[in-house]
Amino acid sequence: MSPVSSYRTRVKICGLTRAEDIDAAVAAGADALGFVMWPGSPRALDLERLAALTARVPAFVTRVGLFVDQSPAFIRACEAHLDLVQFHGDEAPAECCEATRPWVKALRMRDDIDLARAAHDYAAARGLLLDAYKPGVPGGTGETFDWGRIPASLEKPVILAGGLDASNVGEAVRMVHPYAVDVSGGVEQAKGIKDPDKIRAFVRQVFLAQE
Ligand SMILES: O=C(O)c1ccccc1NCC(=O)[C@H](O)[C@H](O)COP(=O)(O)O
Repeated sequence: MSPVSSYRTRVKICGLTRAEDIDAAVAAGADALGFVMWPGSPRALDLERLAALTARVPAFVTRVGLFVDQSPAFIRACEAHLDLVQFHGDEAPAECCEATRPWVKALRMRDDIDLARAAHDYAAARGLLLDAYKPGVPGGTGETFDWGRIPASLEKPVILAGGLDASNVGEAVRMVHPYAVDVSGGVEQAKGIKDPDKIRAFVRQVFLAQE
């Protein structure tokens, strides 16, 4: 059973690259903001940009840095501007434990994934982010996966990701009752450029699904 038994589903908006998009996400009620630090992404930031963007995030909104199999030294440099680290590659549990911030582990939903085993292996994770599996693409795929594959009881808070948008997130929340939902492409006009109306609509659907 999840260690968190009764809660409001949180919202993380991922892949922010612009100050105005941060402001729109905060105004809409986002609980967490994701900053992609992997240079292979069209949403990637460098350290200087991360520092500038995170400086405008108000208290009680979680700043999440996203990494894909990157060096501990680079992650360490970024951590000064972060509240939480999201490991989105093939990092082993021991590598994740090198973080000096709390961390979550993203798991791509391959056919053969054993989520109970992963929850055990990544025992120190503060949550497991479940994302669609697309060969060669570590994340931000814009694709959903079969939510029925998520066990009702998992020993970690579930952060549901992959192809969510305002049209399907309500159903996802009612079906999975995740600890949090995570969206990137579903609230964008173009890669890395968020749409304030889509952000508002997304957050609203999450709230409505829990009334
Ligand atoms: O967003 C990216 O470009 C990205 C690149 C490499 C690894 C992860 C990436 N994003 C991770 C996220 O947290 C996304 O929000 C998540 O994969 C869902 O994306 P989407 O399907 O577009 O909502």
